Amino acid sequence: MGMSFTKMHGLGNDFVILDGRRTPLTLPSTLISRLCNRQRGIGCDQLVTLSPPTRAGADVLVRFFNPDGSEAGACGNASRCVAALLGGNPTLQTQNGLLPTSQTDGLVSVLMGKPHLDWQSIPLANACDTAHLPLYDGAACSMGNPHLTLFRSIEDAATLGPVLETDPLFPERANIGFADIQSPTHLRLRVWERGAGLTLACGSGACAAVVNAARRGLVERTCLVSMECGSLTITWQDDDYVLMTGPAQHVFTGTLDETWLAEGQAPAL
Ligand SMILES: N[C@H](CCC[C@H](N)C(=O)O)C(=O)O
Repeated sequence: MGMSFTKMHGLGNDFVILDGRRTPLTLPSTLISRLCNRQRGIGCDQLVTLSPPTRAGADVLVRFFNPDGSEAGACGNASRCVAALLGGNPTLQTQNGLLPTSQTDGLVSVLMGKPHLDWQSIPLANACDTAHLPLYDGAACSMGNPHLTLFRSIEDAATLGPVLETDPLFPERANIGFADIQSPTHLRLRVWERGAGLTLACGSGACAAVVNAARRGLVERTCLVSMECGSLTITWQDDDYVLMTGPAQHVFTGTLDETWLAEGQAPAL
């Protein structure tokens, strides 16, 4: 019996979820890339693994991996999908801390933790004002993963995103968000994601965009973030926690073929 998986998406940002809570998963980065591959694997923007929690108060330990095999400390759309998959109001254990979740009338809310605004925690390669970086006057913060938000046309994401993702200012690379302010309570966003490229939506990117725009006085602390397939409501609360609310969709469950799984093993010597 092959390994089973669940396919879900949040606003078109799609995920393969492997449940390792009963049987531990061993995931070499080559297998991660193969699972994410849209022609030769299942296909997704991020691979998500579930494991038994190791911290009191958590219901599940969740890890996020990009198609290039790199691990992300946060993934907002996937966090909503995991909450919807588990049902109830699970608390997720992630690299950005314990994330409480709740669900009401088809929408999922995740308390995404506090943003990290100081240069060392993003991280940046050197000290600078993270509200006004010397990169197209963007603003940077971390939601458990590094985000640069540029306030310019979302059409620039495909061309400028890949250049900035690997800028030396970001020792761990960065997700590059392009935010077009529509009003004090609404912005449009397109994200070139670290290790994944252009995606239809980015939850942690939406959180970072609202935090970065609000700290510059461009939007209020509750803001609608519109992306290709729909919107998220983001609130940067007065207690500094960021609340994200939006949809999560289960698509299908499946089983990986044993021979496909074996294909990726290191060649026998
Ligand atoms: N799609 C995810 C973000 C993935 C971030 C990943 N690309 C990284 O390396 O940080 C989201 O909804 O927040």
